[in-house]
Amino acid sequence: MSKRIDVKDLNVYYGNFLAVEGVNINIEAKSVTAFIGPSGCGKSTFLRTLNRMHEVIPGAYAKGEVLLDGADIYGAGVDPVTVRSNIGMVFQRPNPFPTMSIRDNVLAGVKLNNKRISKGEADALVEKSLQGANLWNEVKDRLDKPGSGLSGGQQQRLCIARAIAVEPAVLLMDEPCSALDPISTLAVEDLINELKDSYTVVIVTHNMQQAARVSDKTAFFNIAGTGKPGKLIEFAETSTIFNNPSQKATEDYVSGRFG
Ligand SMILES: Nc1ncnc2c1ncn2[C@@H]1O[C@H](COP(=O)(O)OP(=O)(O)OP(=O)(O)O)[C@@H](O)[C@H]1O
Repeated sequence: MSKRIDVKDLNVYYGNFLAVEGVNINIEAKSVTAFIGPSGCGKSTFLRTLNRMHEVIPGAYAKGEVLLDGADIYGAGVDPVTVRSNIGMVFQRPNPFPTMSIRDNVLAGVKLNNKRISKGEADALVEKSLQGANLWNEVKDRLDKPGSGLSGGQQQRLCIARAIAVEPAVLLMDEPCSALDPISTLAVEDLINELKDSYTVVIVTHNMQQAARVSDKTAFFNIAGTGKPGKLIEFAETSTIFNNPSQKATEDYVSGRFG
């Protein structure tokens, strides 16, 4: 079931370095939100704090609140592994387990969560997840072949199938199309459009046309200079960010004057 995310006064650090400062943002359920901004402004860093993925980076930590339907994912006793199965992530480079079959790749997250399911349930889940990722028709006759035998675009959709197999509430995507050709990119963009019927989707992208095509709302992040923290400058309907932003920095960025 899709859930909302509310972030309050979030700072993110790498050791002593304050990488992202003072983010407040409210992301609605069943919506697509794009994060845009120049390189180094902290988009990926901030994205990772939405499912505690930054905690796997030594020295990285966050202060503030991230509420998933009102429950703080940083609350006492909250298990980060549970958080990550509720808030899934798809990365820049498709990363299926190369020697694992397509079928086992889809089931990898479910097995990681120690969920015991029958063969029949597993078959149904594999089909449903691959259907959900718009990949079923292309792979249904070779489910036992390795995931690495797929094209880059298919591998990325396999990773999306793996992410949705655990039935998360939210899907975070960090530049999911940057390693893909234009046709695969379109396939993933179409898929993002469909995913928002069931999930809350947050996508980091360098491609402003992509942000305009896929997202309902856009968050523009910026950085005042090297060594300074990234900040959320403006968050609004995507059409407002691209056509009528309230901040000059946003206008300069979306019109290509910097970044
Ligand atoms: N693992 C890390 N250790 C230390 N500093 C890091 C680490 N990852 C990122 N940073 C720093 O945090 C800041 C934000 O980086 P981040 O990758 O989040 O920006 P970004 O907006 O996603 O950039 P890009 O668009 O180039 O991917 C940068 O100054 C970066 O050097």
